[in-house]
Amino acid sequence: MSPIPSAAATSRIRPAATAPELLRNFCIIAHIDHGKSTLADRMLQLTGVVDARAMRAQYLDRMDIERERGITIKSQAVRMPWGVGDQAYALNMIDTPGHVDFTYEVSRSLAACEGAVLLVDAAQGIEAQTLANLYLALENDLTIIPVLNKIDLPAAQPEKYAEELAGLIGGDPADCLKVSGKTGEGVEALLDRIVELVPAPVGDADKPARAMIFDSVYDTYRGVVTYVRVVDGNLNPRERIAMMSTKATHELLEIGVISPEPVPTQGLGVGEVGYLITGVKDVRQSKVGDTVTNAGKPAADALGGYSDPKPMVFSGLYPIDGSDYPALRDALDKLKLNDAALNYEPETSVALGFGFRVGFLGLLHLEIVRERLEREFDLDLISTAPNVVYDVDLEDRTTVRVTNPSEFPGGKIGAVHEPIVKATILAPSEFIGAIMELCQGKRGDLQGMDYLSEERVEMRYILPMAEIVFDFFDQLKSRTRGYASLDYEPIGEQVADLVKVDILLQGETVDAFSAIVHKDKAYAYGVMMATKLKDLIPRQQFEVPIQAAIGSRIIARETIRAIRKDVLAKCYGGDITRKRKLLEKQKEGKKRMKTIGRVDVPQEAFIAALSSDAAGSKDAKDAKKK
Ligand SMILES: Nc1nc2c(ncn2[C@@H]2O[C@H](COP(=O)(O)OP(=O)(O)OP(=O)(O)O)[C@@H](O)[C@H]2O)c(=O)[nH]1
Repeated sequence: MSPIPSAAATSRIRPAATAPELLRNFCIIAHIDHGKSTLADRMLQLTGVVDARAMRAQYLDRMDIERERGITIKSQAVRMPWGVGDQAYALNMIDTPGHVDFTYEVSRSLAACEGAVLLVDAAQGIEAQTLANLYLALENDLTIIPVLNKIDLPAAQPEKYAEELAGLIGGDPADCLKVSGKTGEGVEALLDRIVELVPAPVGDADKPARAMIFDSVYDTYRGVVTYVRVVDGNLNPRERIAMMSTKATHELLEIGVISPEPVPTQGLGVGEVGYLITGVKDVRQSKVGDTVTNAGKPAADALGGYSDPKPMVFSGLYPIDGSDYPALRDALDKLKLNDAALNYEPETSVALGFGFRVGFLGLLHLEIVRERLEREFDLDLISTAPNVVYDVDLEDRTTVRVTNPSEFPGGKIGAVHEPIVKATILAPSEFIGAIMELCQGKRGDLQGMDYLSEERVEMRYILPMAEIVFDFFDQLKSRTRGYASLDYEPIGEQVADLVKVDILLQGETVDAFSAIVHKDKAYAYGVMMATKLKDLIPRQQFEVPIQAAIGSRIIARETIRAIRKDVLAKCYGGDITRKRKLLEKQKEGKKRMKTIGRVDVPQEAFIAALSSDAAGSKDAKDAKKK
């Protein structure tokens, strides 16, 4: 173990290089929590880009949420000087997010590099996202540098996992570098290895400029900051540039490199990675994956196509206080400036009032957006249970797309298509049985199983996405004592026997509770919701039936008994006819309320019924008290 040799490192620093042969563009890919951000921190320190005083943990994770949760959401690119022998090089490091929801960010970042450091925790070994990211890197023809991290941990088994890694990517286990992002051990050798192995970028400096946008972020003061990798030609300040997908032109107000804060430069040439500022105010005008060219001398072809990130999971977001609706709309508009993957449309719900149906990349994305709305914009929100997108064939041969279960068409319908994913689960082999049981219960179809080593197994399943988005990951973790890891990618759709279950309160459908579920699970869902609501809704002056129904067929029922108000309490003695009159009136009143179907449901009951976690049951108790 050696301390971080800051003095030694400083002596190796040379001025930034710009010639392509002196550039190395690389990224670090790893399973979540295997230590990418920590390793990036050490590299920043070792190359002298950030000095020890200014250093803070996870330097590149700039969002508060990123720091608190210890995860990377947005990609970051930093230029670092590094000398090998007498030669000065410039290394562009692109830190990428590790979570499945943000895979599209990873693949864009990979396209901007020639090499990838494949980082594996030496105490954990290969995990599901190690594989997923490795395959993405191989698809992009990147040179892979295998590295075992966290060798300072007492539980580290670098030799064992070096074998595993070599088995996976080929080569000699001895070529696997061993580092500790925490102590800095081995990081210097890794930087040397990057210079040695990662190919220099190639491109034609004389051609019209082509630069790929791999990230776009919104900055309150500067507008949109666009991160690019120049492939051909060069981009210079004050010239007009064009976005090739939209043909929109903008003036290049500023161009530069990040090291580690933005440093304006006189331009960016072949192979260089940096940022552009054009004064646009919306990230949608500077789309990730688009190609930037000179407006005056445009390139003929754009770089490899890109696809917009597609929302996979939808949920309704409603302000708890109805008067916050305009504030929620403004907040979503602002977030959208910085998150091109966010989609929303206004919707109204009988139960929850005015709100939005929002599309997300996955559950973590949903959680993060919700948390940012609550925290950065001070809003209190309710979100409805997340659901996936269904395509429903109608009798007239048209197909409707359903993003909100309450809009599921009634009457006679043809096939219902649901999205499916290819899931890869890595776990110690003792958990095979538990994982199979879980996946079968979730309508999974086992595709294959491989042993990575004697005690680690990789299982591949096709699963309906709807079964994954709910509590699959939590259940997987609890059944495998936290040892299993999961990665999944959407691979299309399948026809399934799905039905819409409605929940009726006194004969009226409560839209927020409708769900699309598999036929075999409809009854269980109906009973679960009816029982939950019975506990949550306070007794009324009249009897309230709670029913679960598929179309007009009732599949479950609970009843909230009426409280019989003692209308005679104030009648001391007196004549019986008066009493009778009062009782008659009460009966009529009850009848009227029944026909109007007015049930007093405290909003807290809706919130509690919609949340499936422990906090939900606490809300439930609070709601009942009120
Ligand atoms: N002991 C030890 N702990 C480390 C080392 N590197 C990282 N860690 C710890 O591992 C945890 C995860 O590290 P991060 O750097 O946040 O991991 P990451 O891969 O960037 O995570 P994401 O950004 O969420 O993908 C943190 O608690 C680090 O302190 C190391 O070399 N040794």
